[in-house]
Formats: sequence, C-alpha cells, structure tokens
Amino acid sequence: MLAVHDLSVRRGAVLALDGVTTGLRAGTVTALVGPNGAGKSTLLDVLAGVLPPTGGRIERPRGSSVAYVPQHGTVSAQLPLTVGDTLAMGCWRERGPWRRLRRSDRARIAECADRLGLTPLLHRPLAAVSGGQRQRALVAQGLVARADVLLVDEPTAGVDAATQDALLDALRAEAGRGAAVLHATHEDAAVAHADTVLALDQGRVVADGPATIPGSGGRR
Ligand SMILES: Nc1ncnc2c1ncn2[C@@H]1O[C@H](COP(=O)(O)OP(=O)(O)OP(=O)(O)O)[C@@H](O)[C@H]1O
Repeated sequence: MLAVHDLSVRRGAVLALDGVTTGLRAGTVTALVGPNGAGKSTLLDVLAGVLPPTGGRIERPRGSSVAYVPQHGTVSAQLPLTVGDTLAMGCWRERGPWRRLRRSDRARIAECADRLGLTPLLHRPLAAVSGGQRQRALVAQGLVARADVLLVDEPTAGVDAATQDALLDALRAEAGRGAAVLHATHEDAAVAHADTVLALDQGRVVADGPATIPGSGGRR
C-alpha cells in the first residue's frame, strides 16, 4: 500500500531520518518503535505529507488516502469544537469542510464513537474533556476517515488499560477492513498486538519484521 525508499529528513543539525527503506502492507498493523528522538514522529509526519523529505521517495497507489493522528497537543479552550465535530472532521476529505453530513456519515461517526466509548461525550466541547478522552476523539476522527493508510502517533500513551484495549482493537479493525496501519508506540502490549514491527534508532531502521511478544522470543 505504501513503499518508502531511502528516505532522509534533516531537521536543523540533526539527520532525523537516515536512509529509511520499508513498506506498509494493506490489512496489516505495524508498530513503529524506538527510543525518544529515534525519528518515529518525523517518519509519520513525512508519510502524512506534513513534512517534506530531504531525500528519497514515497510511493502509494494513485487515489489512495492517508489519515494522520498526530501526538495529542493542547487544545485551546477558545476552539468551539465538540467531540462530535472532531469526529465529523474525519469526513472532510470526502465531503469537504463544514458540509452537511449524509446519513451514512452520521452512522459512521456513531459507530466510531461507540467503538472508542465516546458516545456520551459527543456534545461536550473538545477543550473540556480529559487528555485521554481527547486522545480517543482524535483517533476516532482517524477511524471516521476510513483511509487506505492510517498513521497514528502514540495512541495509547498515558491512557488506562481499558482505553488501550479499545484503541488497539480499533486499529485491528481498521486493518481488518483493509487499511495499512502504522502507529508509533513505547508500549509492549501495543507491540505484541501488531503484525509487524518497524524499529528506528537515530533515524535508521534497525529492525523490520514480524512482531514478537517481548521476552518470549516467539512469534505472536
Ligand atoms: N521541530 C524540530 N526541529 C528540529 N529538530 C527536531 C524537530 N522535531 C524533532 N527534531 C529532532 O529530530 C529527531 C527525531 O525526532 P522525533 O520527534 O521524530 O523522534 P521520536 O522517535 O518521535 O521521539 P519520541 O519517542 O520522543 O516521540 C530528534 O533528534 C529530534 O530532536
């Protein structure tokens, strides 16, 4: 679904990505791992098209779509968005911004909200929910987009165990409908849940293959 050849990104004095070659297959969940500063967010930014590469190339089928859920930041209390609006923005690629939603869009939003336990929060301002709830709302927006490639930066960081399970199940379901899913993570459980692991260190690929359960030495 997506192939990356010899990708490099210079950020200031740092070579944040250095000759990254890999691929993402449709129907697969890939965990993107590596220590702080390894280049995970940089790779997601470049794959999402929000950061230009310094060198190398990215190939994906013409007409294919990418949804990106960056690492959660602060949401301004001035931003007049509800949780439901946030999910609805997942339809913008297909419908255009602020267009009237179709019945099928509303059904999709309701389904994704339900999947991540957001139904009771849909009318709450995004700025007035907890960090973990906001995280879920942003991931749910990525689910609503039903893209061919779903990129998510640390979706399970700092969330409770039930939320982690719901998020991982949601990523699995996305792969189940045929998406190529890549998510950055530091959590063993999220790595064990993936089909493949892409490990970066100092901007280079140090491992790229089937996921193993940490400590077991065996395949999942
Ligand atoms: N906006 C920026 N300007 C300059 N350098 C940056 C910028 N963002 C990241 N870097 C540098 O690029 C390198 C890769 O950073 P990146 O954020 O991609 O790592 P990461 O693997 O996502 O780390 P973490 O696990 O902490 O999220 C690091 O050396 C970092 O200091």
